[in-house]
Amino acid sequence: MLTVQGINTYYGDSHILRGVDVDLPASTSVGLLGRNGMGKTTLIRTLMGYVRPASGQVKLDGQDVTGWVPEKMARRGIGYVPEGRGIFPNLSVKENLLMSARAGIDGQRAWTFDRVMATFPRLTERLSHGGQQLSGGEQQMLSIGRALMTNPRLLILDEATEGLAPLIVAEIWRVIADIRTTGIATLIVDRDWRKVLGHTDRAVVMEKGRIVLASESAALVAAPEALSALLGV
Ligand SMILES: Nc1ncnc2c1ncn2[C@@H]1O[C@H](COP(=O)(O)OP(=O)(O)OP(=O)(O)O)[C@@H](O)[C@H]1O
Repeated sequence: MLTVQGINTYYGDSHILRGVDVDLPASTSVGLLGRNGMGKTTLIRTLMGYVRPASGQVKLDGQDVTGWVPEKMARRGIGYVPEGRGIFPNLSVKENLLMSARAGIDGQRAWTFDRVMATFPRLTERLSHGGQQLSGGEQQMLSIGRALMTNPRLLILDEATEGLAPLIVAEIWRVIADIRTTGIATLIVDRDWRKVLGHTDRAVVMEKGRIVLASESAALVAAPEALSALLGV
């Protein structure tokens, strides 16, 4: 579905991504691992179109979409939950959700307002609250809920559990597991590499802007030594 080929991305003179290839097939969960500053968020920002690569291609269903603006990627079914959340603080929970509602690219509306409510019961008690009145965990749920309302075929989650209380973190992983069973592909960045491996089919590891390890997640669980060395854990 979405592939990245030979991507080189710079911030000014800093060469951040160095020839990155990644394949994100339909209905497949991929974990993106690596220590801080290795380029994970830059890779996501490049494939979403927030940053234009100096060279290489982003392809969606075989079509070259390099340089497409993020809104266009979203319309083609790529849902993105950015690090730091990205909700509208001045709109209510309900408004945040309803303004994102859209059919998927094949016209399906599997994720409705009611289904998001059923997935995140906590949000039902907060419907008229403004985004800025929510706890960090509620904001994260709203952010994921907004992405689901677009009926994406790929959901990108960048540090979705960062800074949240353990109970909320557990709830978010439960929702990620649910989403996976519905056939939505996921790309997951999270510091808890064990959880990432437990919730993905494949994992890729970045070091200094390169993919240095790519494997089935189960194989990395069974033999984590190479991964531990790269992550410094
Ligand atoms: N807007 C920017 N301008 C300049 N350099 C940047 C910018 N954003 C990130 N960088 C640098 O690019 C490199 C890769 O950062 P990136 O955020 O992609 O890493 P990451 O693997 O997602 O790490 P983290 O978990 O810390 O977010 C880092 O060295 C970072 O300092």
